[in-house]
Amino acid sequence: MKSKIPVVLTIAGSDSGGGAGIQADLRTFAFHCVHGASALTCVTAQNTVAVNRVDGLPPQAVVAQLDAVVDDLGVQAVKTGMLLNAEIIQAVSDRLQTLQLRPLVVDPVMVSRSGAQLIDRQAVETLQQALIPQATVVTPNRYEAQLLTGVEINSLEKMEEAAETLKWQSGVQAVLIKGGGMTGELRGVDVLLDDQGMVVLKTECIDTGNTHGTGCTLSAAIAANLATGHSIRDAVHQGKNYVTEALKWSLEIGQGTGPVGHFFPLCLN
Ligand SMILES: Nc1ncnc2c1ncn2[C@@H]1O[C@H](COP(=O)(O)OP(=O)(O)OP(=O)(O)O)[C@@H](O)[C@H]1O
Ligand SMILES: Cc1ncc(CO)c(N)n1
Repeated sequence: MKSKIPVVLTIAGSDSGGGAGIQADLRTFAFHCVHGASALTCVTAQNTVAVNRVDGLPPQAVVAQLDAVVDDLGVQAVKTGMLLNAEIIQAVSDRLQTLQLRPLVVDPVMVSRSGAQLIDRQAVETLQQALIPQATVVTPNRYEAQLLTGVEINSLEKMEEAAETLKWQSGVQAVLIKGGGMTGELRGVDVLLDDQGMVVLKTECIDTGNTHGTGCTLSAAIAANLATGHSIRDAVHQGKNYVTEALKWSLEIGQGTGPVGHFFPLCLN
């Protein structure tokens, strides 16, 4: 039997521990019954405790992977994750612009949920100027939204202000500010601003320390939902519900922050 399913491309880094990055994206795509293709930007030596080393690929190698996938398979949606440096960000942005690959979900991986900056100033500027304006949805976490807008985010109102600022300053179609790094009642509360206005996304807050890969998983799920024809609002709502379920079934592996469980209904024992 032949089957025709959408192809979704992730442009992101490898996480040797398997919890985030390309590995989380491909599992999320598989769960959503779309075919996952990948363009690797860097290789991290990482586990649930730390990132010990990062080796970037030449920008041309990243673009060559993208071209190979687009030329043959065709692509119904794209997501970007860890792009590492200004050169890779510029090369990927130029290619996406030329090919007009849409819908495009940009997870601006810049600051970890604990607040540590992962890429340098020039890379942040390139993301702002070249990539984010092309996005269908951009999905910063609390600290990334702060860095991109200058708004100090410590309340729901500030999340909304940052979403407005980012949408109008970049021209991006929709902004999703993620609240996994918020505290108290706002932990796990996200804010979406699209062309229809602002909406607060609230699911139950899951009491777990195993949250590695939530951001990658959410943006990959949104891209998969867009590829299968959902509206932006629906794709984000369903993506948020998926992450919540995956958090409920997160995995007790490793000594640190374990990963979410992408195939929760299949792995009960
Ligand atoms: N404890 C929790 N309960 C419910 N939802 C959560 C929880 N922690 C994170 N989330 C949700 O997970 C999604 C990812 O948000 P988060 O702020 O963790 O992103 P991130 O910092 O980019 O993730 P990552 O740790 O992968 O870098 C959001 O929808 C957020 O609300
Ligand atoms: C490769 C990679 N991408 C993204 C993240 C953010 O979770 C990570 N820890 N590692």
